[in-house]
Amino acid sequence: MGSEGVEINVSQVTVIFAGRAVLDDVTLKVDVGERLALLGPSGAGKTTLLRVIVGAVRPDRGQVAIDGSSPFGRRTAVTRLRRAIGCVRQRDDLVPGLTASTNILAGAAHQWRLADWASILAGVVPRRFAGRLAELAHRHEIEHTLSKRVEQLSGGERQRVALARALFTRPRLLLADECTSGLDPVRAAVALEHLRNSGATLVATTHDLNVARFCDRVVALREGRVVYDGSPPDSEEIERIYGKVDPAEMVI
Ligand SMILES: Nc1ncnc2c1ncn2[C@@H]1O[C@H](COP(=O)(O)OP(=O)(O)OP(=O)(O)O)[C@@H](O)[C@H]1O
Repeated sequence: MGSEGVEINVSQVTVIFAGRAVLDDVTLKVDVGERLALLGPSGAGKTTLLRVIVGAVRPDRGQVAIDGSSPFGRRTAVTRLRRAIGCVRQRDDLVPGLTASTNILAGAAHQWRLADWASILAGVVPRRFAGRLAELAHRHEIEHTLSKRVEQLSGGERQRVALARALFTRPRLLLADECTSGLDPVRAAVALEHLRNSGATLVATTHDLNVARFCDRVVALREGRVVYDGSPPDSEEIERIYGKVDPAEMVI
């Protein structure tokens, strides 16, 4: 089942860290339900741009709006906005000591009732969450992990658990930061397919051209600046932007 996406407007955003512009006058509009890849080499500013969108880094100049609301605005509006966002990070931030199922349910922590807390933390799944949990576990092939503590899982399993957590509440905006980096190519493709079909607006950072090509549109960053914005670029275009890329690697 899909959720309706959000519109994102990033306008002339500059972020300065230690005297250096990590994002430099970035303007970007993402349409409702659009699937966008943020492409660029390490250090280009991709994660910083995601952090600006989610309201974790305040730009030194420029504005951001999600469905017209600033992620730096009034607290109630920001809380509502954050609940509509699902994040999958480069290094998963699952909570050690808790099971995979508890970690996935944490994606809906704001829907936990006071009476749920102790039992969920002890590994019990409230009936109203059980259907969604089973659906995601089946889709991401992590049924066998649900009752294990997350530190007992492989990197790829952890990544899929993190993905299920991000999708649990059917977010309207998915921010995925190198979310396929721990996955083998087949599982990476499956994960991308799920992200793509969720109905949410998707912004996925990557330095992998194969991942970028899963998206409708690619915005390429170099040293904090937008250097390309359009349909997934072909090899000639990539060479023009970044120089030669080994076709076997497909990584910038
Ligand atoms: N909190 C911070 N303080 C100072 N510099 C920072 C901070 N966060 C990021 N940077 C710097 O900003 C630049 C952009 O970082 P960012 O993480 O956005 O790049 P990226 O394109 O996501 O790279 P990667 O693909 O390696 O994750 C880097 O040079 C990084 O060292």
